Order: sequence, then C-alpha cells, then structure tokens
Amino acid sequence: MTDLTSFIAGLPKAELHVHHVGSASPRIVAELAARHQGSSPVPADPSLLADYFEFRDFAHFVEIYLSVVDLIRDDEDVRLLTYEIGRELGRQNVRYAELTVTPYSSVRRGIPAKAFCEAIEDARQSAARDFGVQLRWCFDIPGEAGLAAAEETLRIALGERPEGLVSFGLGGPEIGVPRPQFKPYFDQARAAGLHSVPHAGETTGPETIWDALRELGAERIGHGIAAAQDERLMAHLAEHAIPLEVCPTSNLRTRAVASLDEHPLATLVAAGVPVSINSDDPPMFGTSLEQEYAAAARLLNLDTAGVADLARAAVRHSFLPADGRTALLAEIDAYATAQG
Ligand SMILES: O=c1[nH]cnc2c1ncn2[C@@H]1O[C@H](CO)[C@@H](O)[C@H]1O
Repeated sequence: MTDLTSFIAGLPKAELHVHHVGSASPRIVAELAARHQGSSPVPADPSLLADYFEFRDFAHFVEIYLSVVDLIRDDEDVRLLTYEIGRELGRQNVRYAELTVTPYSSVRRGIPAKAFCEAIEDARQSAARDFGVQLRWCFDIPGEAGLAAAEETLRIALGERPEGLVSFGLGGPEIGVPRPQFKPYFDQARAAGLHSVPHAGETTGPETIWDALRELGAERIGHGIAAAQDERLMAHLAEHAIPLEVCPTSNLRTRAVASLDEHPLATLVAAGVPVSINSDDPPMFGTSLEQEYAAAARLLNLDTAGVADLARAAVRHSFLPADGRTALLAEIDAYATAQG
C-alpha cells in the first residue's frame, strides 16, 4: 500500500478555488519584481518572499496581494504567469482547474482587456498542449473596489467572453463589502450563462453566505467556513447540494482561523455539507494543493480511499461538462484501483 503523500501526489486532481496572481511562484514574482528595478516593495530575491508573505490579518493580505498585482504590467507578464501556473498544476497531477482571475485589477493598471484575455487564452491552450492541464476561468470582482469594479468586470466578461470563461465571482474583503449590492451584476452574468461563485463566510459570519445564496444566486461558495456557526445554513447547503470551496491553510495564514486544529472542516463534513479542498494562493500561503489534501486527510482522518473521494468531489462540483467529468472520475477510479 502506497503512503498517503505519494498517493496524493499521483492522484489525478481538480482544483476549483485558486487565484491567478495568488499562484505566482516565488521565482516568477521575483523575476517580475526584478524587472521593475526596486520601484516595488516586493523582494526581487525569492528567498526573502517567505517573510514578505506573512500576514497580520486579512486586510494586510489584500495589501500584499495587490503589491504583487502591481508587478504585472503587460500581456507578456500575464502570458508567462498563466503558463507557469499550468506547469505547476501539471506537476501536481491537477488535470482541471478553475482559476480565479481578476481582469479589473490588471486593466486598471493599463493592460487592455482584449490583450489580457488573449494572453490567458494563449496560455490556457499551451498549458493543455504541454502539461495536459485543462484551465477554465472565473472572473471575479475585487470587492474592495466596489461597484465600479463590478461594472468593469461584467463588461469584460460579457464583452470579451474568452472561451475558457465559465463563472463569475466576488473576492477581496467581506468586511465593509456587503454582498447584496452586487446582485444586478450577478443577475446579468448568470443570464449570460456564467456560474455564480462568490466568496462568502471567509472573514465574516453565516449571514454573508445567506446573502450570497439569496442575492447572488451562488451555486458554490468560496470558503464559506462560517457556515459551521449556523446549523440551519449547513442543513440548507447539504439539502440543496451547494458546495463550499474550502482552503484550510489560507484560513490559517489570513488569520480567519486561529489554528488548523480549530478549522471547521470536520464540522461541515459531519453535517453533510459538500466540500472541495483547494489551495487558494499557494505560494503566498506556503502551500500546494497536495499539501492541502494532506491537511484535509489529517483533519478528517482519511485513508487513501477517503482522499480519492476528495478528488471525486471536486470533479463533481466543477463546471466541467458531463463527458469531461466522467473521464476524470474514471481516471481517479483507475488510479485508486491501481494503487489499491
Ligand atoms: O482568499 C481570498 N479571499 C478573497 N480574495 C482573495 C483571496 N485570495 C486572493 N484574493 C484576491 O484578492 C484580490 C483583492 O483585490 C482579488 O483579486 C481576489 O481575487
């Protein structure tokens, strides 16, 4: 019987909650920082990034996150970043990933929407060809930028409509950023066939998740860990099969939870809430999807069969068409059987 770490490494996986800029590797971040001759607070020495990616609280995390966004100045940076993310996902045997991309933040920094979308699409096709990784996009509104960002994100999503775009989200801080104001934008995105996947219940309580469900038509919830504080909400999520995209180490590193042992993942699973396991911003949190699977296995006391079920859940919660899901589920079954 293979040990859990190597089982997870070889297991075909899907990732549903992982951010574009948040996935920039230390090498790429340092390379981009070096291009800007010290005009950025971001260290150009990869070995200094671990200290730079220490967050006092969520607001500080967003501040650091945006300092990395500032490094992405043109569509070549976007192409490089996205292709290298595909390489890293392929290295971890991630076959399919829905990457959360924030076009507003780059367009506002001078990259034309058309060039931005062409760059991510080029990289998506190259990653499929070179690494066997299927990438899809969630375009999210950076919540701290408010309705102007919502307007622009919707305009880009519907105006450019890159082939890989499958969903529409809302990221950034929740405190001071009530969800209901974004209803008109989510209504239009959903009417255009995009799936609704806002963040909610990461840094605020269950009421933000209720808002995301009732006002934004959420089909999945980014994080959603605050649901564990509301039995009725957990029962609702279980009954209506509304999955949470859980990112354990992210919640620890942004101080959303005090320690991994206090993470509510086990409470959510015990209540029958559908969950997938994700890395969110892996290099910034010093983690990887593989390490998140290992953390979930520890929190849920899973063996290899249980870990294979985590991968199956992510596929089932994904926006892959039925044939794509069937194929990936079959790959997982074949792998789990072979490792028996
Ligand atoms: O864990 C997270 N929660 C919320 N937003 C996040 C997270 N990780 C990355 N972002 C990103 O932070 C930016 C804020 O402008 C957004 O681009 C959002 O996608």
